[in-house]
Amino acid sequence: MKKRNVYIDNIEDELAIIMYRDRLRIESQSESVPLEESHGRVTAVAVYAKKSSPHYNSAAMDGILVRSKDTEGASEVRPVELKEGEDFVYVNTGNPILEGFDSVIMIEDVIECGDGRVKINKSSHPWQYIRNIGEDIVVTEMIIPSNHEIRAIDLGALAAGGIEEIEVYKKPVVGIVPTGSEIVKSATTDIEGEITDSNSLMFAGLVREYGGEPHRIDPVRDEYELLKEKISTEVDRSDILIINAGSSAGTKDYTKSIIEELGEVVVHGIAVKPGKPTILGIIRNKAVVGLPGYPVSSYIAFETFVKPILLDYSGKRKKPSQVEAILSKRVYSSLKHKELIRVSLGVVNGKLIATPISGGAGATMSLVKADGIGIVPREVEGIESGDKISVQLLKPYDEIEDTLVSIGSHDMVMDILGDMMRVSSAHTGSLGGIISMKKKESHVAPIHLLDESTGEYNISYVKKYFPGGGMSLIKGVQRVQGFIVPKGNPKQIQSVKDLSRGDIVFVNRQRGSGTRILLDYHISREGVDTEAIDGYDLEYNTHMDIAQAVKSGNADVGLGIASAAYALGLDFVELADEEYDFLVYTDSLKEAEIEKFIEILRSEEFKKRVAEIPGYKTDRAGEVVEVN
Ligand SMILES: Nc1nc2c(c(=O)[nH]1)N[C@H]1C(S)=C(S)[C@@H](COP(=O)(O)OP(=O)(O)OC[C@H]3O[C@@H](n4cnc5c(N)ncnc54)[C@H](O)[C@@H]3O)O[C@H]1N2
Ligand code: MOO
Repeated sequence: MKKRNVYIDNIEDELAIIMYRDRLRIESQSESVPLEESHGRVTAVAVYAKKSSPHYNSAAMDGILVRSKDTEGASEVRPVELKEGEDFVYVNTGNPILEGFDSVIMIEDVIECGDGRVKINKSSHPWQYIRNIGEDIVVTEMIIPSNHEIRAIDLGALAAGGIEEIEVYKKPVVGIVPTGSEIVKSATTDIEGEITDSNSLMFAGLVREYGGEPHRIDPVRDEYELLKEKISTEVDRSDILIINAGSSAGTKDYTKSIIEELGEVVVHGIAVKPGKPTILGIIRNKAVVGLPGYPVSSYIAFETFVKPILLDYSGKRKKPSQVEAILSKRVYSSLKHKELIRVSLGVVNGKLIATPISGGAGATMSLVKADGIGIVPREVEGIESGDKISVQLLKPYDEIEDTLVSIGSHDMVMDILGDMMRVSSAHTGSLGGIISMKKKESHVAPIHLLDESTGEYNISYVKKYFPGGGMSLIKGVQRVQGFIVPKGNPKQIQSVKDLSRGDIVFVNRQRGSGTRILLDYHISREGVDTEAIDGYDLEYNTHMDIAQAVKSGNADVGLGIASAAYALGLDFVELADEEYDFLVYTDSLKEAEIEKFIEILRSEEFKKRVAEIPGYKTDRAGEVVEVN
């Protein structure tokens, strides 16, 4: 067979999928399954009733079955007396209507006289309280159309309509071949260089969700012939085959060559990030898709390329809801490709706010946290904060509406709060938080800003940025900042004065960071000359970077939070408490999410959980201070 490989380096995803489907020409097949097993499957043909429901005339109420003409003229003053067995029989709801009778009287309207006689004081009309044959379903009537996903409610009607077997689309078998010598099945491995095959499990879940049958095999080592043999075998057992990783340009990236050798590559290289190196191939008329290895890339590429093909087979419809949101933080992107970003969402003042979630293509947690996927089109170089972005929802909208939007400085307590209520939190630093509050794009802004002239936290900044007033601070936690030193504090560092002693190498935080401002405040208060501090100009960006520098012996000391020191088995000397508070509009304090937030901050559970992290105080958590 002549191979027709189209190698296109940077093709639009929409075009790629059209070309691919066109080449595949999938013809979904159907099978007959017992009704009990059909829930969630999609009908291949319309289903018509095989019997009527009810299939006999039946009583619609508990009472007595009568001949309506016998009751003619009955009234309060002239009740009609009826004899059991001759003029009436007792019936329960659903009982058949006996020959000769034509009306049911509810038991509540029947006056029992004893000795098998009853009185009624209201006439009954023909077919009163009788369900006719076919009242619900008439034989030959269509119960559900073709291409319809069978719901629980449908199952009931189908059973009532006499259906035992149903013709549905076959579930496509989706083979999953994880590749890479470093990839192992074990979830508990702690061996350096081994990576747990987490992607396959995610793929299997997605395959089931979209109506397929996953078939996973153990990870295959990066050996060309071995991989080729596995792929060849698995293609025959599958309708669609996924080969994971080995899609890019590494020396062991064999996927493309193997697909080419066994079949053809239709597309390699798509103008979408993540997911750029996806390979769309065909072997023996089967779809064979090479998905990139990074978890986020593989998820996005699965959704973009495998899902539509899978749905072609299973007949399911799974279109995500698309909404427009306001972006809370600028995103950059290249004109070379469309960019799909993970966002968290929340509604503030009736506006849907999308906040980009940071993390590279390897960050599975960013997907777990995401409420949606934002689309940055190819023709733009990014989207400005405050501009609109299209978002595909990953969660129901009502869940998103209940979310507290918090934009500002990050702290570990945000994770605790995020576990106790729905919080969408973006980390933009304290000043970023203030800006988002000014634009009314967040419910609260966590801030910790030290006023270097007074040593007081937050208040003066709120007054400065909101001269019109109307602002309050919800007290959060006090965070102890101090010196991160090696175990045992060998150089006996106790105060900022020690930093200029001459025998000490210091590491600093970047200018603008809260920790740096705190250090400079103490340095100037103590009158220490920064020129005399060895390492004052050496800047790191995070608390953990500082701790790492001390741990590795590159520095004797740095300023940071206690938990960073303890995380690396280092010691900690307290310097000062920072006030980490939540800025809020005073008139929004009665909003449901904010009331709940305050309640949580005040709760014993919150305080207990914070107490488990070293270096925090929660004495004033949840207290509301009106600023101006
Ligand atoms: N020189 C270039 N390098 C890379 C390019 C490129 O264009 N030129 N593209 C980059 C992009 S974008 C992506 S995405 C990745 C795709 O890599 P591969 O598909 O070749 O995958 P590997 O390199 O084998 O693995 C990457 C990474 O993925 C993780 N992984 C792999 N399999 C699994 C699994 N089953 N479960 C969980 N995680 C898995 C693993 O951490 C690997 O380290 O290539 C870039 N490079
Ligand atoms: O395309 Mo890769 O999938 O950007 O991360």
